[in-house]
Amino acid sequence: MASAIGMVKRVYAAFSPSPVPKSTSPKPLKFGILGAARIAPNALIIPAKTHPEVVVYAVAARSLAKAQAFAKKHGIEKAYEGYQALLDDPEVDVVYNPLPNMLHFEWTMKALAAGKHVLNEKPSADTADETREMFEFAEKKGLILLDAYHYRFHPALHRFKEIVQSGEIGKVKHVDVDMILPQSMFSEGDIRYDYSLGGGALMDLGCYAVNCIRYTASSEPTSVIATTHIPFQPSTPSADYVKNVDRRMEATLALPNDATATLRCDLSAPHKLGFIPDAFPLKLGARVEGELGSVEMFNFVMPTLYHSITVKIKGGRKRVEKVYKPKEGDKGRDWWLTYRFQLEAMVDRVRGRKPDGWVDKEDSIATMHWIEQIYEKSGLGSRPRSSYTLPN
Ligand SMILES: NC(=O)C1=CN([C@@H]2O[C@H](COP(=O)(O)OP(=O)(O)OC[C@H]3O[C@@H](n4cnc5c(N)ncnc54)[C@H](OP(=O)(O)O)[C@@H]3O)[C@@H](O)[C@H]2O)C=CC1
Ligand SMILES: O=C1OC[C@@H](O)[C@H](O)[C@H]1O
Repeated sequence: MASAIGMVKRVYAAFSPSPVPKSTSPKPLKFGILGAARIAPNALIIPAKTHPEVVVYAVAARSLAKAQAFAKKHGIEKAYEGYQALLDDPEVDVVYNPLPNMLHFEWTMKALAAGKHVLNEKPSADTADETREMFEFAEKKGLILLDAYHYRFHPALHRFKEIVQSGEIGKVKHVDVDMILPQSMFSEGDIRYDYSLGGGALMDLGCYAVNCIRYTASSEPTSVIATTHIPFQPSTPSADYVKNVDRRMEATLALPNDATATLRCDLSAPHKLGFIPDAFPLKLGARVEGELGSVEMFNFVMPTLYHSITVKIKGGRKRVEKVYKPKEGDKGRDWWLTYRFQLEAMVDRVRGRKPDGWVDKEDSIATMHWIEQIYEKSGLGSRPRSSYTLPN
């Protein structure tokens, strides 16, 4: 009962937080959003309300009317028609890029060229080469670039990894990550099903899984052993329909020291018996099997709402941990969404302070590299790289 009440309180505070006054010195950073994207409220607008050093100042959309409607709804000062207009505004300090995956590269490069720091949505881009280029360009310009693997900033995930690293479950033998969503979450026209926009379950959900496998195992895969996938099948396939978007992807990877990892991601898992969601209860979990036991984290992507970390040691010992509050000395509150932790880290880096966690260049590149390797093995091939090149 107490934990149910705690959950309700946390969820309420997470999505309807009391705004804090903005700092006067230093002046808050002005964020601009490219696209009136659905994720923008949760990923930036709500978290910004409780960050004294952040103001969401501008939004740009392909149509002015859409940008204006979004700005009005969220109390944003400026609305721009076209993304370049926002980048041309000298008052914007940081750009949030939640465009479709295929456009991450082009608009992150343009934002960096305009001298803005960038919080870029996951996955980084369509390819590892593009990811490397973006980070190298950010370095050259002396700007901060962060790919929004928001789950990496939550203390519960840090504890999950700490248990693996402590040796309590012994040497890692296998890592399993599930990112399964029930059918009907996304319409057929969603960007996730559009190959030309960088769609696919592995891109959208599998990027978390690949990232989580590498993070928890503290090692890089050595090869892709096997893959199976189910293509996205539109209800009325066009004459030129190509089965190159994975609705579901499953892949097994080899890890060093004879360990393995399996990821399963699905954008639309069918209901069982026609009405019970296959993804019920949510299949968003990571599990590490070691020589001495196992540790499993339920809901590693949205841990603020609810999560559990279950440790089972061979021979019978079992315990469950929940970690909503950050460690002593680290910043955060139990109701902070992963996005709020992420925003704290982004601002700390921009301000030259040390963040409590980070996802660096090589981490982002390696995640993209293994996504491409899995696509290669599956026969679907990488998503199309952007044709954009920076003008000389
Ligand atoms: N961190 C997280 O938890 C989440 C991250 N994401 C990531 O964020 C990104 C956006 O996802 P989501 O918000 O669900 O997507 P939406 O479809 O809601 O938003 C995408 C935005 O892209 C713009 N856009 C520009 N060109 C196109 C085009 N050709 N077709 C469609 N849209 C276009 C649209 O902007 P305009 O307003 O200008 O028309 C739209 O607002 C993805 O990269 C996704 O992986 C998504 C959900 C959760
Ligand atoms: O966190 C998420 O959950 C739903 C997905 O489709 C989305 O893109 C992802 O980032």
